[in-house]
Amino acid sequence: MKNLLLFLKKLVEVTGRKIYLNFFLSLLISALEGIGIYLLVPMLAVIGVFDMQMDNVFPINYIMRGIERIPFDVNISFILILYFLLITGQALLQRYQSIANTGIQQNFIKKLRLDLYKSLNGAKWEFFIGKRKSDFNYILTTEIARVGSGTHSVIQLSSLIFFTFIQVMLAFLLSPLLTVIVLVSGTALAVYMKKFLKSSKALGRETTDLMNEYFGGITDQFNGIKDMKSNMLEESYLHWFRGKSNAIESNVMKLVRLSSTSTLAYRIAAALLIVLFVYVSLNMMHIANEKVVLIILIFSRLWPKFTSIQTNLEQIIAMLPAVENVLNVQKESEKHQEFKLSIQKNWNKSQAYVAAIECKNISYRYDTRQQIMALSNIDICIRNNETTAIVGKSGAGKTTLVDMIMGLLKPEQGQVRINNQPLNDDNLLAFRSSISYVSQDPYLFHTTIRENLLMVQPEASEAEIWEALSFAAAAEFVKKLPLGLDTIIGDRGMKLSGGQRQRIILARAILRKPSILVLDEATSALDSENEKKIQESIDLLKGKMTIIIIAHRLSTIRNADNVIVLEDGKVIQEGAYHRLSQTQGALRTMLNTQELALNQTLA
Ligand SMILES: Nc1ncnc2c1ncn2[C@@H]1O[C@H](COP(=O)(O)OP(=O)(O)OP(=O)(O)O)[C@@H](O)[C@H]1O
Repeated sequence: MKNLLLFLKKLVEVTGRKIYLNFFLSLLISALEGIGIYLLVPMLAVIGVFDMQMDNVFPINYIMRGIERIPFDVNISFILILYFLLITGQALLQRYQSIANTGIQQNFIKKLRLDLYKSLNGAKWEFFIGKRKSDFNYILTTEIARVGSGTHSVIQLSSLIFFTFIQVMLAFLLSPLLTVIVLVSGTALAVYMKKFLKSSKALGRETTDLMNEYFGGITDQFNGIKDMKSNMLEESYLHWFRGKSNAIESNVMKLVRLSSTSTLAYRIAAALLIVLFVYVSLNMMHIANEKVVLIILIFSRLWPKFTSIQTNLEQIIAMLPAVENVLNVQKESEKHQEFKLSIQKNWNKSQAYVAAIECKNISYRYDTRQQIMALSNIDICIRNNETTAIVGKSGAGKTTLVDMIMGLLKPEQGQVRINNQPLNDDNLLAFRSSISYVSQDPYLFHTTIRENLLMVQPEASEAEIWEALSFAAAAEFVKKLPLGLDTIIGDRGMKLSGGQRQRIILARAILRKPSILVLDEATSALDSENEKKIQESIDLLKGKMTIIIIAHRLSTIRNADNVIVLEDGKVIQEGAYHRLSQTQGALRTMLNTQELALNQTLA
């Protein structure tokens, strides 16, 4: 109920005047339809189907008195023309309304989608850690679409309610007692049908869970398609897929069965009621034939609308879990916004100059309910235009430390300081604008090499692009591609080798002309020839920008001004490479192990 109210509030907020205009149109269309039905009576009377005894029935008495003043041959044509104009007018209004309704629905969904995307887009990295990315795809596509069709049902429902209200009023003018009987029967039926709404809600929740699992599963499968092929997992994937498809089919069938059963119940009740109604009116209450005809006309049109009200209610209730899902994700991501909007618009570029980055007694846990520390009491300083290497075993905390330095993670204890100021909302954007980061798991888009590069620096010239490619030892292989820079590199750069991908990513990082370059295992996929080339390029940058390198291959950090050795989230050694490599300690041990491994491979 709370979610329904939130949803309605948002709908009214977003659509504003348009929704009220829509309500007014619904009222007008319903009134026109009611008058159309009332006009049938004089039409039938003029034709002589029955004698009119409606002198005391408002508004027919007025309509009849007006008609009586017109000579007979004008009478029937006049009524027919009026009837035609009324129905045509109503049809035109209905056409306008159905286009306006779609406009309202689409506008609302667009706003919902945009708001959700914006808040996800602006959420902190920490918000995404541990979350399944396909859940966001699912919410932004399927769940939003479900909310869209639910919005349609809400608009329909409002029209239906207006229609019902007007028609009930018209029937009430003709026979208050019969109308009350029908309304009481209708209410009794609605109470009985409540259980259908409950089942709709449960089935709606089942749809959300099922579709979420389906979406997440197929995303994982297609991301890992190579693993599937090479490990012959086709059959087990197919088994999973078949299971989910069966469950989706059964969920849809249950929903359809439910709504068709409730429609059936309404139809049977309607037939029963009309039979009883005619019997009671004619034999027990002795109501005039023409009145009975009119009331039957009204109720036979009204009853299908009761069915539609029930169907729409079921659809709205079944879509509520989708609304809940969308609103929850939006609320959660809004709580984790990285910057306030004002800051995002007004950050000061002049703060982008970074002289020194310090970590003061930093500690961090990914899961605050657990004792395991990813970083403990880190005290380090990264000096301007120096090359700092961060080394350590897998899981030592290297990436976590770099994420902390870049302000992607916030320390649980301690402080990151930039130019002697705490890293906070005021300077974070300026600081980030000075960084280029090449991650362990870099991302390339399914487009051309040129577009992938220009994404970070749209105004870069052709010469600057080639300069960046040469720096990353990528110019040669790009030139050899038949379409050169305009080659489409496939999903995540799939048409390139791992090493080629890394070189394009490195070129992209350089093209941004950063003052801080962060390389997280950036050359791990390269052969020694290309690694040497890139190493030489990086060496040329030495002293011109601040470089932070995470590397497992220690040969790549030989020229580092400062080496930080991490173990279990703690700094166990720190100093210039030349000093640490020649004294006993963690780095020397790591070097010995790597040299031994290399010698064994060569032997
Ligand atoms: N998203 C996460 N959620 C929970 N724990 C995490 C997460 N990411 C990393 N960790 C944990 O934090 C610790 C440090 O991980 P981190 O990725 O910083 O290590 P690393 O030195 O960069 O490792 P590698 O060289 O293998 O990349 C590890 O114990 C890891 O299991």
